[in-house]
Amino acid sequence: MVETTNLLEALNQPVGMDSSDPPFYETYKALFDKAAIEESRPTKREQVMFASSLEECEPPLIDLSQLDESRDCKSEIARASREWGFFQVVNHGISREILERMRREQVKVFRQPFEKKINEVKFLNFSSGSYRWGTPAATCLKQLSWSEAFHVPLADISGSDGCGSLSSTMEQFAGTVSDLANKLAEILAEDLGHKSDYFKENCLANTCYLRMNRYPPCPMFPNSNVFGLMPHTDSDFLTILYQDDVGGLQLVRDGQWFAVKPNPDALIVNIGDLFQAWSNGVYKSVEHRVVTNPRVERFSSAYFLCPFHDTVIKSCGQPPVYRNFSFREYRQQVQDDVQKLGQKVGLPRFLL
Ligand SMILES: C=C1C[C@]23C[C@@]1(O)CC[C@H]2[C@@]12CC[C@H](O)[C@@](C)(C(=O)O1)[C@H]2[C@@H]3C(=O)O
Ligand SMILES: O=C(O)CCC(=O)C(=O)O
Ligand SMILES: [Fe+2]
Repeated sequence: MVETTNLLEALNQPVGMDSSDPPFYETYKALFDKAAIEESRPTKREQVMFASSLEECEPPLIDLSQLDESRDCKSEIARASREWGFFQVVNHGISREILERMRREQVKVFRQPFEKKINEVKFLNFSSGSYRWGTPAATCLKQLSWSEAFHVPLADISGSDGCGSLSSTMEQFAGTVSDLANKLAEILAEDLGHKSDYFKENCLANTCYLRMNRYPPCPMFPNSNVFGLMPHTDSDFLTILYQDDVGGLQLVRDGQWFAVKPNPDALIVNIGDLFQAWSNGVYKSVEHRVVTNPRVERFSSAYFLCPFHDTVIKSCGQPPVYRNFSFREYRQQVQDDVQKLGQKVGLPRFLL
């Protein structure tokens, strides 16, 4: 029999939401009300721009089984990073078993009641602030991300001695993905004529981050201006993304938004801000976003290849486009901007 309190709670939830969902609507009600008054309904053009019915694209698909023998494969990686800022990899060496285990553990942790997730970070020994949802500093609806995430510094889980199946699965997943990330970064450095061990020396397993994303269905506002994850670039060297088959990721190409067609066999790789700065603008950190789905929840996990906080990012071309900055300084600037403006400014802050 259903307990009366649970039933009452269920009746108070907006349609389509369950007790594991963060209270988006209640928390951001002022933004929804403001949008209703100021912006009224999104125009037809805006609906097309935001909706998941955009034209689809397939970033270059690169088969890594030839990586060690083939120069072509390396050139394809460099070309995609210059022209798209995005590519997909198959035969990447991350076993299906690890990917599936990672997804199972991720689903399990997000399925817990919201109140429990707020406290879960303590049980898991993750830094406070690792569990994030919505956009606390959003000033308008367009800055709201209708998603929740565990954004975890890998230093928090390294040597977790298998304490808890989530931590040990994350550690295994990160361990294999980090080899791939470092290999891709070295290939990109080599293509620019740098034969250094820069990434091996500056990006260690525990300087990187793992972000588990969950996008709850957003039934109340179909075709609204609400994103699953607002438009952004990543603040790292490169990102490796493992997504499910729901779709929703979109990227900018030639000034237009395109929906990325999910490929169940591929991982998605995208260039981040640090690589754009390091390569002096050769490799592109491209804006991307996730749109909401009215009915289906979506999961993704992103591995961010990051250096030590003290590592200084120097543009390797002449004349340099960006001033030198440490990763610490970059993160701090992003955080300050998100806090003050509700959104990230990113690399334009560091232009010379
Ligand atoms: C509100 C925000 C948090 C975020 C920067 C942003 O303006 C939009 C996206 C978020 C994101 C996603 C990728 C990375 O995890 C991140 C560090 C980044 O560069 O953009 C986060 C930012 C964050 O969590 O601070
Ligand atoms: O979920 C996705 O497809 C993208 C996630 C993303 O962009 C991020 O975590 O930075
Ligand atoms: Fe991203």
